[in-house]
Amino acid sequence: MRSVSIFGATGSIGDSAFDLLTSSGGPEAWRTVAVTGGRNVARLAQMARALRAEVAVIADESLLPDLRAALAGTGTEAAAGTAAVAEAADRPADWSLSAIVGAAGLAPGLRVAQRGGTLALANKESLVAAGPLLMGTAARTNATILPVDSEHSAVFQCLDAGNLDAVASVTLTASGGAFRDWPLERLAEATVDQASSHPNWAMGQRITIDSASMFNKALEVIEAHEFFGLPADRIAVLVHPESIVHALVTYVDGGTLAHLGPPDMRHAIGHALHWPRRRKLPLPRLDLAALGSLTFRAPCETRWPALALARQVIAAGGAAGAVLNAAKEQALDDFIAGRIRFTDMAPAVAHALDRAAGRAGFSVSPDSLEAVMAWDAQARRDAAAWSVAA
Ligand SMILES: NC(=O)C1=CN([C@@H]2O[C@H](COP(=O)(O)OP(=O)(O)OC[C@H]3O[C@@H](n4cnc5c(N)ncnc54)[C@H](OP(=O)(O)O)[C@@H]3O)[C@@H](O)[C@H]2O)C=CC1
Ligand SMILES: CC(=O)[C@@H](O)[C@H](O)COP(=O)(O)O
Ligand SMILES: [Mn+2]
Repeated sequence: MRSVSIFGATGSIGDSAFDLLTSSGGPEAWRTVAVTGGRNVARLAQMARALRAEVAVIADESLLPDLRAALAGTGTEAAAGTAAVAEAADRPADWSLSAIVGAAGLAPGLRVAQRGGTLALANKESLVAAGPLLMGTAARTNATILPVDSEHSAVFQCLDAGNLDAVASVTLTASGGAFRDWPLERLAEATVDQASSHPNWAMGQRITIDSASMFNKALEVIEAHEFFGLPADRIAVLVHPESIVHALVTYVDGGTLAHLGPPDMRHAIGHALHWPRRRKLPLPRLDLAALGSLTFRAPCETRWPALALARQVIAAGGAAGAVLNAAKEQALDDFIAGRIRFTDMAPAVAHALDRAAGRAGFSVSPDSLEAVMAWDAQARRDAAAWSVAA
């Protein structure tokens, strides 16, 4: 029986993973080692019960009594705190899903890589903030990292194994998010509610707003650079409003392979869960005749300044990814809290990058979790200061 752990089990990706596990035998077919959540005790306990998890960890320490009460009599151990989340990653599991949102996902993912495990990576922020550290650790320990982000899973599925040299470029598609067709002059008035509605995907609020600002695609360009080792000029972005084609790989001979599927993350998670085999998954199938047509257009960098920031970060290297990721998280917090406008997020991030570029050590890639988090903390302060001044 294969063993699994889910970090960020109570979120949208966690829900999809839970659905895949329960619909393919549940605890009779899978041994669940750890499930973790941030604050949602009720959902975490429900999942732990259904999967008969060995341990359930809630990141918010103050919720430990509630979790203990919810798990009483189940045999599942309860733990709490960010250190406990990371420690749960040390417990051997055949497959670990990294689905915490934000930089908080880096610590457990890194611990899985340090013990040479298999890490199914939805948490793109890990690669943006600490790509060389995470990939370097995995190379040293022989850990396997499998992409779960839909575009990167799509590229992975289009690649001939070991034939990366023959790849001319990869293209990540972007839905364009909630404001794809809004007049540019209205963007400054966009509300949090409006930004929190994705045209095609059901996802957590933060990534949904990042899709509207195109920061999600900016993170994904950096993620592709770190994961596949491709230079920025071989990673393209293409707006595709229907979210049916998830990525394309163009080879040096001019042939292009595309990956298509309904916008349902259970496909990418299921692919990583069963890799290197392919298993029948109980998912909706594509009906291209019913869809009729698929459309594409070039992204407008005026509407989506985040895309240029991603290229700036790849060119800078060093700590730039950690800075962009953290500044973006702070700017998003500030937008959600009503402290800045939707269109202020990119300038806040650009400001944090400018400040960081003047600091000693910026060109050096952080080589430890502590070093990443030091850049992260400073970038949050810089972005917050910009917001206060704005
Ligand atoms: N949703 C999607 O379809 C896709 C998501 N991704 C990526 O997957 C990751 C998860 O996204 P999504 O599922 O949408 O996000 P959600 O907001 O739905 O879920 C986030 C998860 O992280 C937990 N969490 C939040 N903060 C912390 C913290 N500080 N410490 C520990 N756990 C925490 C939440 O716990 P709780 O809710 O209990 O507070 C929840 O389990 C992100 O990195 C995202 O970019 C990538 C591709 C597609
Ligand atoms: C499902 C997934 O992978 C998301 O990252 C998705 O790509 C978001 O859609 P956008 O294309 O709007 O960013
Ligand atoms: Mn994606």
